[in-house]
Amino acid sequence: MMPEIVIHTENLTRRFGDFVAVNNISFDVKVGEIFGFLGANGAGKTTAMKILCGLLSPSSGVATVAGFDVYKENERIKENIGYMSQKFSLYENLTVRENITFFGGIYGIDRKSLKIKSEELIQRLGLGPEADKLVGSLPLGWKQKISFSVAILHNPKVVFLDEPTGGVDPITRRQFWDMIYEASAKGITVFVTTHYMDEAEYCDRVSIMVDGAIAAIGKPSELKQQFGVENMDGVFLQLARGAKRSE
Ligand SMILES: Nc1ncnc2c1ncn2[C@@H]1O[C@H](COP(=O)(O)OP(=O)(O)OP(=O)(O)O)[C@@H](O)[C@H]1O
Repeated sequence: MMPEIVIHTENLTRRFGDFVAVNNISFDVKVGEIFGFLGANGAGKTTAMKILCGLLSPSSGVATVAGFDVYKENERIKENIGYMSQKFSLYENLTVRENITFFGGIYGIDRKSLKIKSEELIQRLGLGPEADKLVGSLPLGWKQKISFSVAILHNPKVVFLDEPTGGVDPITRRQFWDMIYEASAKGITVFVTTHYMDEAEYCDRVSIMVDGAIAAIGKPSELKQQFGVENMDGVFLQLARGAKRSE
């Protein structure tokens, strides 16, 4: 049986005036896959991700997420995804419990299940003693773990993570990735952008965008072999060196 495709794009393009931010990208992501979406600043990752989240229309090409068309069914897409970004995260001036309740409500979880899920999550993360503390008082690594857990509380088909672990050390990143693996094992597809090459190594597959196009795509092991280098840093540097856009 063919593995089920959760994200499908074909010649997906987005222009801003004459400028082509996303240029003819085509790829598929399978159920439960951890897909790394890499590229230098300005490569077009955020633009592509906005399209896949149903927030921005493409100029041309095809894209479906969880079986829904980004042109016509973007509201259905929003119901089936989770989203986490380092930049828009939890409310610092609400407690852990209040944040979980707030975001769970936004994702449409009913009040009764939300109460149960919220307590389960607090226990699972070992946050009992911190549950009624303000999020602002917690270390960054904890905020990221809570933020991720909240983004998948409604059991979405896909979770989009935009540089989820910025600013924390490799050990804390590794712990975060253990949570990603758990989500993926439950069948949640993970679409993640990162600038950290240790994280690129943790992905099942990665694509690397250069100047709006996908310059390489494959398993980390395949890409390292293809470029004749020891690590993903080497792959990334070879491709990024040729980039015209930079910021
Ligand atoms: N609304 C817009 N109007 C005009 N140009 C835009 C718009 N949004 C993005 N761009 C341009 O498209 C290009 C790609 O931007 P995008 O934010 O997608 O890159 P990125 O790979 O996500 O980079 P970063 O990692 O810095 O966020 C950039 O040159 C940017 O200036």
